Amino acid sequence: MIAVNGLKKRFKLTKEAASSNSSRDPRQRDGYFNSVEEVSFTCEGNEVLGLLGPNGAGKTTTLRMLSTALTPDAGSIHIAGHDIIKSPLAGRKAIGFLSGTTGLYGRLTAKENVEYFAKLHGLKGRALKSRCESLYARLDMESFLGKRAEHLSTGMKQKTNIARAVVHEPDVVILDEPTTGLDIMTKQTIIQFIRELKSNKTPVVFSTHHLDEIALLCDRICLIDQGVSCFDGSIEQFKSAGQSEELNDAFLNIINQGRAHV
Ligand SMILES: Nc1ncnc2c1ncn2[C@@H]1O[C@H](COP(=O)(O)OP(=O)(O)OP(=O)(O)O)[C@@H](O)[C@H]1O
Repeated sequence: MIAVNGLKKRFKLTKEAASSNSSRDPRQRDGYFNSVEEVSFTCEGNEVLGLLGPNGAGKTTTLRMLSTALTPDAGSIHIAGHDIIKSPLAGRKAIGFLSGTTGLYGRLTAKENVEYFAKLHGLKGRALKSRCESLYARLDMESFLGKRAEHLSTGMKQKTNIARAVVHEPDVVILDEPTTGLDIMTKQTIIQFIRELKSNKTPVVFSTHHLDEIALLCDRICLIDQGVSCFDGSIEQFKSAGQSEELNDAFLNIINQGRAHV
């Protein structure tokens, strides 16, 4: 289970950025940019949660805090029984994280990249082989396993990155925009992979701008606007709060309702 409560994260701005009047974002105050002001949500073992929000809302910053890459200024994060702010190392073992900027070693093949990370997580011998082979099959990677990462297409790189992120069979999986820039077939493979994680009772949190993926995959939605989670609940509750059966309309209505109250 994932439970996130009252997260906050701000970044100190350079003098030039702080004194510039160009930002109309109310989160820029007193020399800081308050990227995440108040984010809370939960995701149970058999659930997939979609993290939604306009560009710059604070989704990546939130996911980076969940992955332990960033330390929150306030709030709590509990993942699979670990307080990951107090015990980031234990948390890291429990989390599989795909970031938008995850890099692969260009000179290693796709297979070598995945197996290198498997070894870092302590896998070896038959356990390593069978875990990796299962991932290669599920992510349809066999045709390019021997290619160097620097020569892989965007979709091949993304599949390799996902395999690398989950090779240690994490308790929870966190994916930052996993399908951005991918073709329909690669997207479908990744959607099917997320479904399999769900059927194995692994909670998944992923950020996206694609509401069709939310409709296909998610049990819950957390909608972040200007650093604040203005909705956290089921798809049905989302449609009801947004007064529309169309996810697009519900999205816009919830954002507008939230901004009208500020
Ligand atoms: N290190 C930083 N210093 C200053 N501002 C930052 C820093 N990191 C992020 N921000 C700002 O915080 C806000 C939230 O950024 P974030 O990347 O979390 O948004 P996002 O919801 O993931 O957006 P997108 O959908 O465009 O990927 C943005 O305005 C961004 O410019």
